[in-house]
Amino acid sequence: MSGRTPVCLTIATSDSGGGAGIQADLKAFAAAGVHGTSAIVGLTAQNTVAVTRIVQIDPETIVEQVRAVVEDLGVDAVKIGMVGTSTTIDAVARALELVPADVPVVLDPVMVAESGARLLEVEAHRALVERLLPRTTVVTPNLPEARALVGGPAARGDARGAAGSAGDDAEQLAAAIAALGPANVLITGGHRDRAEDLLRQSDGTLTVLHGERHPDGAAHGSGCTHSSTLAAQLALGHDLVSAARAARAIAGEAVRQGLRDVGRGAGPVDVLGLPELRLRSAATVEAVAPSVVERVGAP
Ligand SMILES: Nc1ncnc2c1ncn2[C@@H]1O[C@H](COP(=O)(O)OP(=O)(O)O)[C@@H](O)[C@H]1O
Ligand SMILES: Cc1ncc(COP(=O)(O)O)c(N)n1
Repeated sequence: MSGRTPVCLTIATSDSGGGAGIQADLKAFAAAGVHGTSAIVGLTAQNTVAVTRIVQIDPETIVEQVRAVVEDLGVDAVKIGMVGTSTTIDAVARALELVPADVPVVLDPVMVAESGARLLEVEAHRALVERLLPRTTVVTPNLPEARALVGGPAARGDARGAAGSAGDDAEQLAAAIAALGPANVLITGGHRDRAEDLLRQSDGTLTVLHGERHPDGAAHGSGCTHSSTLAAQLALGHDLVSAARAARAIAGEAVRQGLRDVGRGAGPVDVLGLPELRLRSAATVEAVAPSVVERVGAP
């Protein structure tokens, strides 16, 4: 890794509740030690129980945000999250042409929120597959999203679906998704019995990423945190298997220490360890306060 601070770009949608989307992505970037930048493609009025409004940003503003970041700060990895509609997907595909071809792109094909709301219009599935998957280094669907990518949204009424059984079809799904164009496929395990992620690399190698399941944690934003951490690890120069292992471990930990006391529904993940941070920042304030007071009081 060079001495320059790595820069990650999230192309995604705002979650007013701060648990998922852009807000989760920037927290995950900060936790990984990279500089986070964003191209906001939409806004949700959302909390831990519901999504009550979704607004898309106009296509030219989406492209301009990416241009502004690429032309000045440079980008070492891109994460794409909730894109919502085919018009937005077209703009994102155009914006990606501004990103150098060797920069890794992690695509989290967000379809349904933890609260159950649909976040990708049904008619946009095809655009996502045709316009974004071919430029994707790693696509990170959960199990229901993996099924929807292959079978189309009509294959399951509920794209979130039930937890997979012990004998779920993750390996076959990963192979079928690979045939749609992404270099690598990582099926995340939050909806599988054992919370194991499955990575299928471009040469067909399969790697299972083990981790404990935390049934009592808080998981709103776990997929966003996972894919942003993966992008950050790639930006830091780690190989794909190490990056995927780190993303599994960090997303799992963010669920374990998730904020069950925030909101009435599925609480937000906590990738920063806020209670611990609060203790440390109190100590820091104590330590720096006298000098700050002196400086303020100096002539
Ligand atoms: N209850 C949990 N315990 C431990 N890890 C989890 C849990 N839920 C999700 N994860 C991890 O968080 C990441 C995102 O998982 P997943 O729930 O599949 O995505 P999404 O939020 O998109 O539905 C994965 O690495 C997954 O293994
Ligand atoms: C803006 C936005 N992006 C992504 C998600 C998915 O996250 P989750 O599945 O954890 O609710 C979300 N709910 N909102």
